[in-house]
Amino acid sequence: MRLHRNLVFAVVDGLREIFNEGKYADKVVRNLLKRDKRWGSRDRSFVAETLYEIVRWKRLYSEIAEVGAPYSRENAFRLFAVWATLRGITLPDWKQIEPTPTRRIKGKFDELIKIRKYRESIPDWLDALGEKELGAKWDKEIAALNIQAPVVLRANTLKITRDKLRSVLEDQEVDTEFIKGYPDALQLTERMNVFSSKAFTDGFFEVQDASSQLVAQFLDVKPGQRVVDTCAGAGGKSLHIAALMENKGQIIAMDIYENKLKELKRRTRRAGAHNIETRVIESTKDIKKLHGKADRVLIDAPCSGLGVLRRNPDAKWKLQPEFLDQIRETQRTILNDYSKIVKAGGKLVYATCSILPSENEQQVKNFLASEAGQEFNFIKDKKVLSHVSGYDGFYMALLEKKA
Ligand SMILES: C[S@@+](CC[C@H](N)C(=O)[O-])C[C@H]1O[C@@H](n2cnc3c(N)ncnc32)[C@H](O)[C@@H]1O
Repeated sequence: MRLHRNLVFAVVDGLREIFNEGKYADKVVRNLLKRDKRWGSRDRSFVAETLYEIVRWKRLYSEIAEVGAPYSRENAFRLFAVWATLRGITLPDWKQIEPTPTRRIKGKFDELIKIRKYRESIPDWLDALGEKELGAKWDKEIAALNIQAPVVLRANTLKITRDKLRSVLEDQEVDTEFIKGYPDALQLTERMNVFSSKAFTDGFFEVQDASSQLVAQFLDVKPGQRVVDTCAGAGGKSLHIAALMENKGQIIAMDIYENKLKELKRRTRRAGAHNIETRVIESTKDIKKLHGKADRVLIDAPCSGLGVLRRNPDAKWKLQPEFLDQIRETQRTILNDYSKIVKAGGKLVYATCSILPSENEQQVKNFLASEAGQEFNFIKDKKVLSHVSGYDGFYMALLEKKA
């Protein structure tokens, strides 16, 4: 592989923005890709993928390169040199890249990978927490969460069947395959930017991980029902629910952030979903008004996001133990307050994209033991671990309100 100076410089600049300024990796990548209009799709994927890889392996590479925060340009080039060397890529003799002893890099790598926190490139506290909560499964799970996620699409059945979508995409030179057990899912056989495809602008699909596609199904919605998606965000699940309800009935999509709901609105137009109404949660009144009114309630709760580390590797460096304590408290409050929206005989799904039992099973158990929870029966739950499914880590529990 020949390294191009302007692409490598973009990666180095991006690393410094993420590591030194705390910017989100996805935003940094989006901006970097605007830097040079002449870049083709290969150049763009080099920048995006290399940046994500170095962010993912920050701790391991920093140990090998013996560099730390704040990352000077020189240090960021050293991280890049480690990345390239470990991939067997010959380093160019640019003045920014110091002569790098390949043998030393490989030797240090072999030594460090014997220790999990370096091998998996995670902070000490996270390694301890994962082991405490998942026991022996943590080893395999964190390894799976370090593998680049495949791109999975959800066919928007309001507009097209999955079979038809596959052939439409094939005509647009996007190859996909079905995923057994996920009725609306198609997986790209090769990574590419599908957002620029005509099929996307036509609203034929959404990009949505296979595990995330299980949540709306778990809610067991029927056309004509009233469904409240209480933490709707930009609407990944709301749109799926609309498709499962065949556009019949009512979906109230709520969130505390108006900008996310605006994005949801844009997506509903593209998807041709006509039964989604958005409502910003400004006070407890907005929730009280809905008490006892919904057939189905989805709580896709804010969480640590540890199940989706594959697509957000910078979360490893942004997450803090104190945030986890706060988010568990938010989850507890949300379950208590929003469960009251379910009507007698109706159903509730509590879901997270976390793999930690303290955000999942334990929250549901505590809720069922609480006063509000006494009104519910537990029906079933599903724990999706990434090393078992090959997709994101997720949790979902289905509860039914006593009639
Ligand atoms: C896991 S994300 C939702 C993802 C979304 N359902 C989807 O499928 O694309 C959790 C959402 O909860 C929202 N949130 C955080 N605190 C909340 C609260 N107290 N009440 C309602 N929503 C909240 C966040 O803004 C975020 O959009």
